[in-house]
Amino acid sequence: MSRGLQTIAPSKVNVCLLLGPTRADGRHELVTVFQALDLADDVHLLETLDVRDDEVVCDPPVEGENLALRAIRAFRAATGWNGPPVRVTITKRIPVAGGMAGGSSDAAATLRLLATHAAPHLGRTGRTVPDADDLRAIAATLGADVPALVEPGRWLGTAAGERVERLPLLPDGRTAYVVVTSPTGLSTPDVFREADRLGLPRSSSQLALGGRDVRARAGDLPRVLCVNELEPAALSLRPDLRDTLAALRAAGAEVAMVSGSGPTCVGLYDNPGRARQAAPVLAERFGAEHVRLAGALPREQVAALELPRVAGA
Ligand SMILES: C[C@@](CO)(OP(=O)(O)O)[C@H](O)COP(=O)(O)OP(=O)(O)OC[C@H]1O[C@@H](n2ccc(N)nc2=O)[C@H](O)[C@@H]1O
Ligand SMILES: Nc1ncnc2c1ncn2[C@@H]1O[C@H](COP(=O)(O)OP(=O)(O)O)[C@@H](O)[C@H]1O
Repeated sequence: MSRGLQTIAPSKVNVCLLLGPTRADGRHELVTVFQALDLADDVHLLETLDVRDDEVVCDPPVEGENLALRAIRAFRAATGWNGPPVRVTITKRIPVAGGMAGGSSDAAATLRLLATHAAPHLGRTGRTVPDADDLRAIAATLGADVPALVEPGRWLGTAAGERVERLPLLPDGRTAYVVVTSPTGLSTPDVFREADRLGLPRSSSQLALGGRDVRARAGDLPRVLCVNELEPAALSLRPDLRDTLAALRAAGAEVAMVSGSGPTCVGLYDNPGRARQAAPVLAERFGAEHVRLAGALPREQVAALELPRVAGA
């Protein structure tokens, strides 16, 4: 009997996020650098005959339909795979609705597992086995953050974040991250709406200008380019996050920023020893359950999550 397949679903931080105008589909253009962190959910996939339909079991459960279930449906529709139902089990460690793309990463991990699981059946029935680019195209239908997490690492995102280019990884241990989560979430659409209300988005030409600078230096982004242009909107909806950012800076972070649409805040530390000292200080203030020490996803794990390259591609 099959024991199934498993993988990790790493979280991300946007170490830079430039905000542009709204597109016709209602989403904003962005230029962003996604950095995968070693703070990750576990995802397991098992073919099962106990149930009639695909199912996702999430511990703890999340509100609404799980994005991983939408990923299974999208995979079946895009590839024509019609194998028996699967059960995906997710053990959550990434804060929910925290701007760390937990749901997006679970969906991307599900696509990775399905590609491996369905490959023999797809091959036998003369269908194309999806490669990483095919999975990213499916991922883009699920959300702006999903394509960058199909092969987690360091990626430049443009368009609404869904057009991605791989960036060179930084040496392991270069930056330590202290992540401070919040007891209550913040809705992504609300933050983008607030950004519009505040008149934050750049024009297309200003975005292109900023984008050129980020692209040229994205491999090893200097600290001055570690900005999140959604941050004023998140702070407007959640003024208390100013205290979190100030506490991270006071605890020695070189950069303190809201992660994506928030409310999670992250401190970037060039000195991992200082980050280790900062974490317990911050835990005293915000509660141990809200403070995590993380690092960039190490090279070895980035490589382990890469999908096999198709020969000749
Ligand atoms: C802000 C970012 C930064 O990486 O992530 P989070 O911080 O939420 O994790 C992303 O752009 C979030 O991407 P994701 O969470 O996948 O958003 P989606 O499901 O695609 O979109 C949810 C809603 O957010 C708004 N949205 C999202 C992305 C974008 N570039 N512009 C937008 O205006 C739209 O209102 C959209 O309907
Ligand atoms: N696998 C999942 N993990 C977390 N949230 C999920 C998942 N599937 C669907 N969701 C829904 O998506 C919302 C945003 O989720 P999440 O990805 O954690 O945050 P963010 O978009 O801020 O990074 C959650 O509030 C939840 O209702």
